[in-house]
Amino acid sequence: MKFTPLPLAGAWLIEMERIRDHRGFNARAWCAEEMAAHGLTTRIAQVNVIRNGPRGTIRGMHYQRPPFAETKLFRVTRGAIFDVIVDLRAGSPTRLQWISVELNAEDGRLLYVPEGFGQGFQTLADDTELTYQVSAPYSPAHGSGFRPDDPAFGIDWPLPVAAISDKDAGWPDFKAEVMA
Ligand SMILES: Cc1cn([C@H]2C[C@H](O)[C@@H](COP(=O)(O)OP(=O)(O)O[C@H]3O[C@H](C)C(=O)[C@H](O)[C@H]3O)O2)c(=O)[nH]c1=O
Repeated sequence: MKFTPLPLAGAWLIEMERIRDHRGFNARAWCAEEMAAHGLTTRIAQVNVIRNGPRGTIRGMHYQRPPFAETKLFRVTRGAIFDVIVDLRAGSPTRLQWISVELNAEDGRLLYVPEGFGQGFQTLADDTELTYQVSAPYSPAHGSGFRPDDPAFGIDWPLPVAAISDKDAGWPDFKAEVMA
C-alpha cells in the first residue's frame, strides 16, 4: 500500500498496489501493520456499505462527537464520488478548511479521514457504491453535521444536488464555538 499525506494533517490518501497476473490482480485494501507504521488507527468497529441512486446524490456533512468520534476509511467499489473533508479540530492551523478527493471504482484509492473532521460526498455516477470502515460504533446520540452548502465553508460541489436527506438539508448553520 502507498500512503500519501493530504494537505489537512492527519488525512491520507492510500493507494492499493495491484499484484497482477494472467487472471487479473490481487491488492491489499487494509493492513494493520502498514497502518500502524504510518501512525494510522487500526481500530475497526464497523464496516458499512452505501449504495446511491442518481448521479449528484449528496450524503453529509457528518461527524460523531466524542466519545464516539470516528476515523473513517472510504473506498468506492462502483462509480465515483467527489469526497469532501473539513478540519473541525479546535486549535488546528487548518481549522474550517476543506479539501476534496475524487475516488472511483477503478483507481484503487482509499481516503483516510481522522477524528475531528466533517465528511461528506457527492456521487459522480449513477448507482455509485462505496464501502467504509469506522473506528467507533454508530451512535445516533453523538451524530452531528452541517449542510453541504453551509456558508461557513464555501464547499464547491461539482454537480447540482440530485438527492439529499432531509436531515442533511436541514442541519443548522455551523457555529465554530460548538466544536471549541
Ligand atoms: C452510519 C450508519 C447509519 N445507519 C442508519 C441510520 C439511518 O437510518 C440510515 C442512513 O444513515 P444516515 O442518513 O444517518 O447516514 P448516511 O447519509 O448514510 O451517512 C453515512 O455515510 C456517510 C458517507 C458518512 O460519512 C456518515 O458517517 C454515515 O452516517 O442508516 C446505521 O444503522 N448504522 C450506521 O452505522
